[in-house]
Amino acid sequence: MESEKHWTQYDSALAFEASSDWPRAVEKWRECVNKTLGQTEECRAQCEVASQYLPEHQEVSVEGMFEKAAALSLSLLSCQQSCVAQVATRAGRISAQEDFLPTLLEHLHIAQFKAGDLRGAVQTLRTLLLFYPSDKDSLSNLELYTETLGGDTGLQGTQPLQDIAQYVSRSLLEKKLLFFGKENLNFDFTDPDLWTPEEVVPEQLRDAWRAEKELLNEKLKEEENVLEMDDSGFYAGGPVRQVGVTIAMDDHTLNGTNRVVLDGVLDQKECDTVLRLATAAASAGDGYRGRRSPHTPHEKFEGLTVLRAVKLTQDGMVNQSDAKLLLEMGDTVRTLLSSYFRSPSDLYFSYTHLVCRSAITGNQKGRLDLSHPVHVDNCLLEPETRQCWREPPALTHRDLSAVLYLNDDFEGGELFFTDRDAKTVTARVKPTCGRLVGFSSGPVNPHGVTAVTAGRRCALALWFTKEKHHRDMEREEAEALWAADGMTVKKEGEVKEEGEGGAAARARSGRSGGQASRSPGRGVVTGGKDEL
Ligand SMILES: O=C(O)CCC(=O)C(=O)O
Ligand SMILES: [Fe+2]
Repeated sequence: MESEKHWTQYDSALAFEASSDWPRAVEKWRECVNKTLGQTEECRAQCEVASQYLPEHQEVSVEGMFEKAAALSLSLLSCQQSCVAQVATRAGRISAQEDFLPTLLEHLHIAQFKAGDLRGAVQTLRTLLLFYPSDKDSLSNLELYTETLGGDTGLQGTQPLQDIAQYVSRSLLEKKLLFFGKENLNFDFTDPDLWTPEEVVPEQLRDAWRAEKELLNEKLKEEENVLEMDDSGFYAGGPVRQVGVTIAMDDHTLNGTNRVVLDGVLDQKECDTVLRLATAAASAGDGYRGRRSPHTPHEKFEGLTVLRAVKLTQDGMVNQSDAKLLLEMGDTVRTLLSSYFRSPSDLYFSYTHLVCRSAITGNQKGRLDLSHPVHVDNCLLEPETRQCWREPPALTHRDLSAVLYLNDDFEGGELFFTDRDAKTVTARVKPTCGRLVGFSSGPVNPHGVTAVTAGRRCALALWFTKEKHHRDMEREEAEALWAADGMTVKKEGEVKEEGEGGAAARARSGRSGGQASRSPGRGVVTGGKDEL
């Protein structure tokens, strides 16, 4: 049981990290580091005990004595080196967690930084640099930490953790001896570490050593991919029952997890109606709560919320049936995605937003920026560490994202998914009328939009949450206003509004009950707004 202590610390450190409880995460990572070191020492001591019982040979020559002595000490060292892997292997598992101690230090310095313990973070990072002295990410992090600390001269003297410094130099010495034995005495040795510098390996053994290391690195990557598993509870591949709607791309063709592209969700007439709404709203003034969100100075950004659309109908600026279509499209999207992603629980609207991005003419040459930088919808992506922090200002309650495209008469404006590094593009989607992209809002789905260099790109963006208390109050307010106006939102199966008979209406006919069938007359609710 005792030997499992560091895994207990490891798991609780991860849990504190996930809930952004940084001080406690620091405490647990530190304990985990110490326990890991303690376990390693214990394991090494066992090697010494075991080596005393090596079978004795009878009469040997002096030459043979040397060889025997060398073989004995090399076996002892090899056993001690293998403790790295032993300590990094969970009970019941076959393989070790590669690069274990450096990984712990990586977690620790990030937690220390997040908890505001910059001095601690610098010390841990310096310790990590003992393993990987020229690692670019660590060096730039060190720069960031020291800059953040300003002119704190005391920092210069921050030393790496003493016991780990000793651990590293002892390990290097042992590796040198073991590699010597491998080269000259035919001694079998497999290096358990990824951080071993090339200089330690005799030239003749380097090629084989590199190949071995490559294999270990691949394994590490595989482990990272396992981390890319989505814990959202969604499971892509459920049925799409609406007539006329087809699956254009799935997880496989989109090269990821819980992503889908559906075509035929709207027909041209419906797209035109919503585009008209966008134009009317834009000409009625600033689109989005008096706020523009210019991700880039080369584009104009206009938005319209469902509530604002309903309010505009009251002022006579917008057709009632057009505003209603906006509300109902949301229902269609929810039905489609809830079924396709086999949602384990009810999905509530978290936010609905009609967004148009227009290229500013004469200002497009040589643009290198994006219309929407790479991000994850429900956490803060940190590409350097490949982590995604589920904490404000990220809208952490968002579970499922959807973008329903309305037009294609513009240049650029492709949606793309990336790896967690925010650089490696894994899939691209070209917007077109009636195309719906759905994906789980978490770290498996970083995405961005390429620059819109000509024309206006409009899309209806929607987010859904599994948490009822995070449902969109604006949407409820819109429905209440509608009801107060005598324009109750129709129930399933009711007569169609004139001018509305396209794909959305067809799609809705497959739906049973839901948001649109709530009774009118409830009070107007405000507050609890979501946002972009
Ligand atoms: O418009 C798109 O294609 C994506 C927009 C997006 O990612 C967002 O608003 O979070
Ligand atoms: Fe997004």
